[in-house]
Amino acid sequence: MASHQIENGSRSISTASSTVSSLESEKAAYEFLAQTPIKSTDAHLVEFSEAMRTVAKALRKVAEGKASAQAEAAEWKRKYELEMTLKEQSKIKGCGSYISNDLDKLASPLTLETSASDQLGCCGKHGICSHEVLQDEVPGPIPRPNHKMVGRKASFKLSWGCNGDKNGQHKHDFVSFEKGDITTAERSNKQILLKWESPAQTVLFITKPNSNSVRVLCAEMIRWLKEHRNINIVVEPRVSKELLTEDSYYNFIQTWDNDEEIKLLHTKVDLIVTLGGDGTVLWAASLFKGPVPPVVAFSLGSLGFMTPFLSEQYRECLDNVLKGPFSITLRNRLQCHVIRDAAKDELVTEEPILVLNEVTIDRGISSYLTYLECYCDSSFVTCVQGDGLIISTTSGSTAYSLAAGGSMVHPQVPGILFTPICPHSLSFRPLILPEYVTLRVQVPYNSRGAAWASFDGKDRKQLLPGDALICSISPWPVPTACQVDSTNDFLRSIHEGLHWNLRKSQSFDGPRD
Ligand SMILES: NC(=O)c1ccc[n+]([C@@H]2O[C@H](COP(=O)([O-])OP(=O)(O)OC[C@H]3O[C@@H](n4cnc5c(N)ncnc54)[C@H](O)[C@@H]3O)[C@@H](O)[C@H]2O)c1
Ligand SMILES: Nc1ncnc2c1ncn2[C@@H]1O[C@H](COP(=O)(O)OP(=O)(O)OP(=O)(O)O)[C@@H](O)[C@H]1O
Repeated sequence: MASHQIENGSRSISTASSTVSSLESEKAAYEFLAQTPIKSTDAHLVEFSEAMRTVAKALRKVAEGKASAQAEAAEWKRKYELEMTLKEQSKIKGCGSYISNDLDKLASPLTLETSASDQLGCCGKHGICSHEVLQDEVPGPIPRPNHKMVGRKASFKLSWGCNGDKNGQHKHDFVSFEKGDITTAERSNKQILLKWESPAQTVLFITKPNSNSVRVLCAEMIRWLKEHRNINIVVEPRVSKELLTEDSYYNFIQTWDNDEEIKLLHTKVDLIVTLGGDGTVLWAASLFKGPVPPVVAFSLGSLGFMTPFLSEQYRECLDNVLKGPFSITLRNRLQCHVIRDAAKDELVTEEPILVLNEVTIDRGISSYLTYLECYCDSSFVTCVQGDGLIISTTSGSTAYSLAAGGSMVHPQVPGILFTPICPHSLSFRPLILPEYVTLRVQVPYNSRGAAWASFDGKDRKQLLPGDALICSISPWPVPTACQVDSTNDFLRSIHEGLHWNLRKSQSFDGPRD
């Protein structure tokens, strides 16, 4: 086992062509040793084989050193590229939300205001406690017949506490070390409550396609929201067409025409309603490459792990949410960058992809083992030799990662899951790493084939030898409304959805101690 691990380690170093030669020399040294049977009496040959072993070890160390330097360089390069891309594409406004220049043009009739409480209370990190208010120059709701999305974004406040009482302030210092005693002063995660500071006015509907029951319910809910709460409704272009074909009553609904308008959605929408299963929640989240408005997910699928609300109770549920306050789960997302070996000297990289469940790197249609080198920050983690690897959020822990033997983790636990898929090793147990790390998965140059990355089960991308995938927690989580609270909802899902630990109780009668 020990020698096998050493071999893994030696392969892990082949991250660049310059390391290939030292790898080959090391391999040649070991091959030579294997081919040269040594009799214990032949002292000369024993000495020679020892020398060869030392040379092989030294070669491996050199290559490992190079690999870690390259990993570090790649990380710096990535940070630099990110900075450049952000600078080029974005204009930072308020607390972390960004709108590109083009989007600014689209939004030109609007003025951006930051409320006083925002300036005082924003943590400046994740954009979710942003209280930016997009307002028309003339304040107030503006019904627009041309279906373009305009409106006033409702402001809200998040509080961390048990019952939404006043003690629930978000503390940034979790550990106190007064007089040299280290004490955990604040837990990082408490139940989070969302309280509207101004009324929510615009609701975006995201619905599962090709479902009659979803179509009927969507039309009914939209009508109800309009007539009872005078809410502005935004729907996907497909749904807009369907509704307008059905009835001209739905003339008031808004939609979008292009990707640029999708990028603006988060500045207009106060609330997202999803009608479908978990896949619809994933789809809704994928539309938002930055901040995500709170999601109210109605269950119209089979499993519904992230869809706690019953569609039959939509009136009561929407009334409660629109009134607030309500509990939310802040679901972390992973931001994934594909770094192409062929483009490593170019400044512009591929757009980052945000996933709510996981990114999977697997063998695709190849029948060979996937061979992946994994680094956590700049430390070597391991080589995956098997069907692949799942890098999952805690929300995704109950999806593919669970099927591959990973632990189920409460969605508010700050971690990243590292779960192998069918590893060809007896000792490869899944890991959970802290949320602040950056993971790098590299297809080594000496890999027999390519690997394939997929994002929340979609958008397959081929990773050729030399390509890498870099993942870290995104600053933009997905806030999902809870039926009761984060923990109650999670436990109910694993009981009802997965029948977790279901067993008949042992009867009272029988042998005793
Ligand atoms: N072997 C597996 O279990 C396997 C294989 C491929 C993909 N998946 C999962 O499917 C997801 C994509 O979902 P989809 O609905 O678009 O595809 P899909 O229609 O193939 O559904 C996959 C199933 O996974 C469930 N699911 C999705 N996210 C979940 C979560 N966070 N917790 C518990 N269950 C969850 C869904 O309810 C659904 O039953 C991927 O992100 C991946 O996690 C699982
Ligand atoms: N608005 C949408 N536009 C395009 N595709 C969508 C949309 N909503 C959901 N999908 C896709 O439709 C598929 C099925 O969706 P979903 O998982 O919500 O329903 P389901 O399969 O019936 O539910 P369950 O998985 O619980 O059985 C998913 O792959 C998802 O990506």
